[in-house]
Amino acid sequence: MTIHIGANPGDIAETVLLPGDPYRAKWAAESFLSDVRCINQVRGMLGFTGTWKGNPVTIHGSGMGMPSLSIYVNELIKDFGAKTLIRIGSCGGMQNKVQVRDVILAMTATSLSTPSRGIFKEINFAPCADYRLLRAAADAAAAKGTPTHVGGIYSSDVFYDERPDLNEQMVRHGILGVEMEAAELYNLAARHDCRALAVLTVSDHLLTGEALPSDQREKSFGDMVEIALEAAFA
Ligand SMILES: O=P(O)(O)O[C@H]1O[C@H](CO)[C@@H](O)[C@H]1O
Ligand SMILES: O=c1cc[nH]c(=O)[nH]1
Repeated sequence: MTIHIGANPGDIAETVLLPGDPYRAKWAAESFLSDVRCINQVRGMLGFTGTWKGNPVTIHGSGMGMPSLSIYVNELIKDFGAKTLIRIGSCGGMQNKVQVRDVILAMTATSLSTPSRGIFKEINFAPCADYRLLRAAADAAAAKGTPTHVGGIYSSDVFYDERPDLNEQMVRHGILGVEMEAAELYNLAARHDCRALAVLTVSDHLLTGEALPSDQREKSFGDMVEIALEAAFA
């Protein structure tokens, strides 16, 4: 057990899917895994372990924002031996070609800052996805016929952004969407020799103002869960 994860040794699989929303973790585990058991409830941050096609998988909430994700990913890697970590998140679309409900595979994650800024100091580290996971996820998405975009995303520290000029620069440089966790997930995976990927579903659109309701963000993004599972075990 750790301070934030009340699981026993062996309760957590080497492959962990990480939605920000703990209730998306519950829905995804109950919808896509077999033999599911709840392995964490500390602070309401739910985690579940089960199997997918015979392979052990944990689906654990990360909370919103990079400081929260950093706590869970540090403990999952250092205390529970997680090796493959795939974020299954929602994001805001930033390009006209990206539609609500499309999937984005985050090849890189730009940020203004991350919790790793203190150790990188003057280094502008380039957080990127694991290539094998990324390629397998793109193949899985193509096989399913899910409209999917592969490219750079923006990991922001704020949901309610008061700097429209930042978004303008992201759009201008081809960034596909905005979310709040992937850059630090990629930093931590690089530091600890793990594999990471962010598979995102577009829940909002910054250019059109479209926005899906919270129940759909919790319970309807099944394609990204299946793409993440296919990629993890390809
Ligand atoms: O839906 P999740 O996975 O939480 O991801 C996105 O949604 C939250 C904001 O509503 C942030 O965590 C952002 O990254
Ligand atoms: O961070 C996020 C997540 C979903 N939608 C957004 O616009 N931003």
